[in-house]
Amino acid sequence: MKITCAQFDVIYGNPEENRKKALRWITQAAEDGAEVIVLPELWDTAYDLERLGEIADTEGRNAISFLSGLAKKHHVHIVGGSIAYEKDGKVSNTMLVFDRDGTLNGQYSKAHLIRLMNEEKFITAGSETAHFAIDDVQCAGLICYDIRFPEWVRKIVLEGAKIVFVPAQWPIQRDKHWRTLLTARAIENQCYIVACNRIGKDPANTFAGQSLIIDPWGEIVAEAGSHDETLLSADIDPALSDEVRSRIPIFEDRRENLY
Ligand SMILES: O=C(O)CCC(=O)C(=O)O
Repeated sequence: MKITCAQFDVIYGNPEENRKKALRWITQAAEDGAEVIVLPELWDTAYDLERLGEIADTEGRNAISFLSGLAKKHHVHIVGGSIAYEKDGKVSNTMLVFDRDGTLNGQYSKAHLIRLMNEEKFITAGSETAHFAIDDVQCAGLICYDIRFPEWVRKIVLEGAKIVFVPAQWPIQRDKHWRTLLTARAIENQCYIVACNRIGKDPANTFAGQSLIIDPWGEIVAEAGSHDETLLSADIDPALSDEVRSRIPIFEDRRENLY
């Protein structure tokens, strides 16, 4: 399964221009043979939180028609990073996932909002895990700050996820945390982690890039730099998760009664 992360700079508060950027990267990735294409967190609005009332996507209609059309056109799965999704006056930070025929087959709203970036003042948290299948492999989504909550990641893995997608807008000043937490989540859950970060700056932060694809043994199989827009790809074998789980059977050795 060839997975490609589109690591790009996101223009602050400009969904229309960002759709043009996403179009270029998705088209390029599809032409290069990607089967699954992953976008960064809030790739439509960036962290322009104060203007979300104006620029958030009502019921995700713009993103749905845009991403669904591209998934169908190129016959690829799209894990649509996340968008600012408005419904009934509330905005969530929401991942939309599309099948090769353009069907919306997964939706996840970020459960842990980052106080450090005032996210909880403007965004409503989700409370549900979300699973979707990619060619019969069970997958799940997390968004950025969610990776600091190992209980939440363990829950989605216990529910069956073997590939966990993590779109992000992770700042450079905590890039060590980014790499360490993602690697730990892969090792402790014996799953693939596919993490797509943005590069560039907004008025408050410079972002780390360093998108990563990590296998269930904790090996980094592909990594991007911090400064360039790029497509980061790896061919992954979802069966490796079962192999690692049978070699070190942590799910059989867990002592659930203790914790
Ligand atoms: O946890 C962090 O240090 C960064 C998280 C973040 O940037 C986000 O959730 O958007």
